[in-house]
Amino acid sequence: MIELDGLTKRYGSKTAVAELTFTVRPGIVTGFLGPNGAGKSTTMRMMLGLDRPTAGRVRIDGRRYDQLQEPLHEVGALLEAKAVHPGRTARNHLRCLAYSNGIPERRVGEVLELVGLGGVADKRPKGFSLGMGQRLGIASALLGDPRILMFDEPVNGLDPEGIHWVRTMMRHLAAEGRTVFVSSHLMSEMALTADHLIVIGQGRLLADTSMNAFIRENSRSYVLLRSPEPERLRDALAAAGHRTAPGEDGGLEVDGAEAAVLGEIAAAAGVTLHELSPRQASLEEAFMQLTHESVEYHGRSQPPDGAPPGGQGPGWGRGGDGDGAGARGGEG
Ligand SMILES: Nc1ncnc2c1ncn2[C@@H]1O[C@H](COP(=O)(O)OP(=O)(O)OP(=O)(O)O)[C@@H](O)[C@H]1O
Repeated sequence: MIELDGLTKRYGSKTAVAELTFTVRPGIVTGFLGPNGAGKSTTMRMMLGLDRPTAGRVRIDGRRYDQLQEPLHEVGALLEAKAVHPGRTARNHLRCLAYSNGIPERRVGEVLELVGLGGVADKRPKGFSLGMGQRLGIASALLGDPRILMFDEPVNGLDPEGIHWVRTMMRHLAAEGRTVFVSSHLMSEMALTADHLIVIGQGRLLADTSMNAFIRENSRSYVLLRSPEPERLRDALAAAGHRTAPGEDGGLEVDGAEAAVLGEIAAAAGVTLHELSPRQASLEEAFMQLTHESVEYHGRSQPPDGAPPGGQGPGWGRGGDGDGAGARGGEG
């Protein structure tokens, strides 16, 4: 279990992490979500004793990281930009880590097989693909067979097969009863991996909730209608008390009504429908809605109060991760 209590980090006048209090429990995957620059990496670095909090504290099974007797046996972590000695083979890299942490050498072979790097164990990581590098990082985290695992953006830049592998690995580790804490800026990815969500924006806690509750509370249901006579349709719906909003490709969206009811209103008014479909707003949209106010400022025409107009603040996209969230969020 990991417990944060009022955890705060300030860099000069900039507050990167503000009074975060939450608990990460064993046996489930806890997703740590926030737009770029929200403070996820800073929080994780403080959890691992790599950064000193300005205020507040982190306890790992009741102790500070620096009080852990055998840290690698208790907490395994994959942070971004993992340093690997370029001249050492994957096996030797892990051997050095094992040796300096009192881990038996046979464990090196085990974790190499576990992450699927058995076949390239005697190659140097500088020739590794991004996915192979991530696997090596995960192998390092697993070396001490720790009960607690933290992964910072583990699927960043991976191909679909790599993403699937990481996701399966996280779920497997949690099913073994471990505490698994994984950061991401992609809601769509977390929806498939996490049981519980911690959402932050500008360093502040925005949500601490189960994945199911988040989906229930944040996703918007609506009905999309399309007609060759949109004005008549809008009037008929308005007469029946339903407000419409412009939808995709000239369609109309109606919130809070059954598709069947809307279809009957159209039929009674003699309006032809080309489409009548119940829709669910994507989780990415729900996530963006939740964090919208917290993104420092947006690259769109209406910045929140006090923000410089038209600024390109810390947005969503890292680019190239292929899920489209970046493009939607970054360009508004
Ligand atoms: N060493 C530092 N000095 C000054 N500001 C920093 C430092 N490290 C982080 N920050 C700032 O703190 C904020 C949080 O950064 P952090 O890297 O923790 O966010 P993040 O959620 O991990 O974002 P990303 O997904 O882009 O990595 C950012 O505004 C960042 O610019």
